[in-house]
Amino acid sequence: MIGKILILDDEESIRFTLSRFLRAAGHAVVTTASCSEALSKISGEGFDVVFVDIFLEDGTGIDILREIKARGLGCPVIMITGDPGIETVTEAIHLGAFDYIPKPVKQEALLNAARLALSYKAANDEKERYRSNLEAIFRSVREAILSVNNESVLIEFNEAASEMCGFSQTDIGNPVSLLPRTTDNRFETILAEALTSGQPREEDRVECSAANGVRKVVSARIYPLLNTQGQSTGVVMMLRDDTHVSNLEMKLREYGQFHRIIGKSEPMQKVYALIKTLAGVQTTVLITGESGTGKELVAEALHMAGDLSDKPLVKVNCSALPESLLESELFGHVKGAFTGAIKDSEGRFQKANGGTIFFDEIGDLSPMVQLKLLRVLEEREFERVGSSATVKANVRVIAATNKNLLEQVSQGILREDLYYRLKVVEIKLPPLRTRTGDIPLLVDHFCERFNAKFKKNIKSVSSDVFQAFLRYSWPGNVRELEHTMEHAFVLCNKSVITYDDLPTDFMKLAGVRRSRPEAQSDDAGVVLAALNNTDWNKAKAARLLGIDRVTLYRKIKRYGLVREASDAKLLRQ
Ligand SMILES: Nc1ncnc2c1ncn2[C@@H]1O[C@H](COP(=O)(O)OP(=O)(O)OP(=O)(O)O)[C@@H](O)[C@H]1O
Repeated sequence: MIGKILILDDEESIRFTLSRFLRAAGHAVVTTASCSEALSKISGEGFDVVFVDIFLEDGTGIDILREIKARGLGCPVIMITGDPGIETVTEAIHLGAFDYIPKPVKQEALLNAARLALSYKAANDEKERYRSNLEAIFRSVREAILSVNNESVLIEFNEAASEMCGFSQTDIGNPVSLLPRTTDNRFETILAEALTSGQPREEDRVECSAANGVRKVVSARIYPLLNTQGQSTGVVMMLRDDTHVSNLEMKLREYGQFHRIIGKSEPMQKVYALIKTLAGVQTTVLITGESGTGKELVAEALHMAGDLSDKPLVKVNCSALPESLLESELFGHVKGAFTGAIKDSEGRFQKANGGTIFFDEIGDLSPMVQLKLLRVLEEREFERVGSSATVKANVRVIAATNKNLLEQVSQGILREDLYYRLKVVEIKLPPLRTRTGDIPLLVDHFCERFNAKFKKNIKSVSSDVFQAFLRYSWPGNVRELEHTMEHAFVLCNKSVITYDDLPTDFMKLAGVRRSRPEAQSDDAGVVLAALNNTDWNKAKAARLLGIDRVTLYRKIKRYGLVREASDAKLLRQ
């Protein structure tokens, strides 16, 4: 191994001899007689090894050694001494000299010392490179990284960890459990569990507080640290800041959105709870409710909230397909099964395999298809049209209707056995008129949607339009509100929707005239909306209406307002 070597000695003959020996071995050598020159060369050039005489005319080799260490230079320093007085040598070694060689310097001893110093330097450089690479990675990742030993003592952490958890350098060497910055003791619990089990842990949510006291929600992953014998020496923990995700989730809860369904009223909360319960089970679900109440959205949410969300959701509108086609559309057919069947065809049941099939308007199925569907529900199998081979159906069935199925059973339109099969669990969607508290949210939602669609910047609806919305009975439910808003968006060229923008039909049905002055804020609909919006908290509702609580109680009594119970029920047969 060859290197770049500096020789500092005030005796010219020594400089000459040493450089000759070293150059002969292939090293690049620079010589100097002065301490100050040596220091400027060391700073400017960078040497692999420095040989330095202890006693010099303008200083001592010990001063040079001190300076090299103070500057954090990694080059080994070898002392040359004519008088190997034990104190000086010992001092030099204590200060970090790599070695010393006595005068007269022998060629072999010199080359040996140079070789050892160079290989030490190479190993040290490699280690330093590795450390600085790791440090760069440590610093550059956005995830907070911290490592602790088997006693839960904090060993190291990166900048992101200090921002996220408020750690400072003085925390190093202290047990994590004693650090005041972690405000959720789950942090310590999962750390302790990982240390005991020696197993990695994925994605635990932990709360901690940052240096500025702001609480953060972080997702933690933990991996064991193993030594070369495979024994655990601690763990490394990676933390990702999920505060925004958590805030978003809270916001969604607060604003009452579940998947694509908007609404925070009590009946809708019960619907969400039911969807969550049913999402993980494979049972057939019947969704009932007036037209436009969001049955299709509920079917989507049931699919998306469950384990099958990455599998297909196939929708079938039973009333949109001609009866002659429905059977083959659902179950598929084989080539030649009927005129026009020129090749084998997969039905929607097969397309939905492993996922969900959603039948909208289930009451419109023909008797033949009803029978086949009943078999799928009971035996989980069917035959394609024109084939006798049985196909397995691994599909969850969700059905919806806005008709009274029991009435259809009594009229002989729907098979009774199919009705009971479908109705294992029913989700009843409440009509919009029973949850007027959701109207403000829906109005905001449609404003956002139609602003994007029509590239407008409409803020909301005027207060008299809003009050008309609250009073109206919405026979077409959310769909009708959606269409009314869309119509208004098309016409409106102001920042707020007024009566002039609403469809004439709505105006007639709602019983309002275009030049109508602002409605009084104390009418039954407004009071009811204020109550629903505040979860029937009378103090809050009174504040919202700008009236005192006694007046509010009087109005509740006068209008006969009562809090609606949910229509959503879980009916198990
Ligand atoms: N709670 C809701 N939040 C947001 N949009 C809704 C909601 N309910 C219904 N909608 C919207 O209203 C329209 C009708 O919804 P959907 O088709 O789900 O109703 P439906 O009950 O299945 O109606 P139908 O019985 O007529 O088939 C859709 O555009 C849907 O996006």
